Amino acid sequence: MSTSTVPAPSATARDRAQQRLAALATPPGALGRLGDLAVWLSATQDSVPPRALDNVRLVIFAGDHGVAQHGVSAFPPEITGAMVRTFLAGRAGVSALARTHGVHVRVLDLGCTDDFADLEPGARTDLQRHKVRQASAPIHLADALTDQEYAEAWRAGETVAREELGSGADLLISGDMGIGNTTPTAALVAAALGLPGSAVAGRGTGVDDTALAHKAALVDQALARLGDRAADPAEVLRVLGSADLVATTAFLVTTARAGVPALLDGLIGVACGLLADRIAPGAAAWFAAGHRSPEPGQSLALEALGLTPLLDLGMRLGEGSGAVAAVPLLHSAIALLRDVALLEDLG
Ligand SMILES: Cc1cc2ncn([C@H]3O[C@H](COP(=O)(O)O)[C@@H](O)[C@H]3O)c2cc1C
Ligand SMILES: O=C(O)c1cccnc1
Repeated sequence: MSTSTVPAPSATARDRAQQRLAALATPPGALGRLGDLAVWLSATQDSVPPRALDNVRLVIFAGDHGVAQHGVSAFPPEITGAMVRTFLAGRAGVSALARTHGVHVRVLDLGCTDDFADLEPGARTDLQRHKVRQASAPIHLADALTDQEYAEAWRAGETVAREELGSGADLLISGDMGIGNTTPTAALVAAALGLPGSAVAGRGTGVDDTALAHKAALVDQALARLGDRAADPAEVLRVLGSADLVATTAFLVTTARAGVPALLDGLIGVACGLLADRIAPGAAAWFAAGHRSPEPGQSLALEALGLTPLLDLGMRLGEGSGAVAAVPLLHSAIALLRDVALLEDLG
């Protein structure tokens, strides 16, 4: 695992895009954040105007979380495997959005408890190619992963990113599936930002006030176990994360290093984005935020990353859905900077 700084997107292209934006036949600033988005895409592609995005790819990293057995979710862990089958059938929330917006979807089992024995052998092999273990350890009681599992999950995320880049991806999105995953990701944000459980814990799938207080207390217990290991972001990820969250973080670091932009989703994607930027400083310059989730940890992490989300629809699904829903805005931003006349052409 390399921890060196990630090279920044092109400053020259960014400046030229900014100049082109200012010269368009629109009042200054009239395109609002779509203008900023077009400038960011120009910088990431080193191209003014930016090229069309015609190979947007989503990878859903699935896994179970030991902490889900301890009253932190409104749903049972069995839903994780059932939803993986639903992604494979193209019937999940994100499947509908991805189909509508032409986003390629791939789902991978990094740490599901389910063995998917009912799947046809080829499909099962594809799904489990990068499987590290079944369910992470409950983070308030034990380290989520061993050193070896951490290394394996990191390599899996790197490999998957390279595979997606090799398929010609021009924008990548990470999605999540794993009942209980808003607890470890809240803990990751808390550890990275030095906050208590009560500041980061949210309702996830819809827990009541009692379960919310219990969730915050388990995050505090996990943070106490972590102790001064909080100073090392890779250790934070190993102790508080899971195979799917480590792989997601490695995926985001690898795509940033390759100079390909990524669109972050809700709490899970943004928590992994924050860890990615801690492990590989500068990675965040390659990220944009698709949407704001009601999870408090997501907003705190976005602020720390200096990212303003594109959409704010109250979505709290995960799966990459908020990022996929924002993809049309990227197409709009590109079309504007590319196709609008210049003021000087008006005559
Ligand atoms: C049917 C269903 C589909 C989902 N798709 C994503 N999630 C999302 O909700 C879960 C996180 O919330 P918590 O931490 O409260 O369990 C994760 O599985 C996440 O992917 C779902 C959850 C459910 C129930
Ligand atoms: O913020 C998210 O992505 C989220 C919120 C609730 C449940 N699952 C994911």
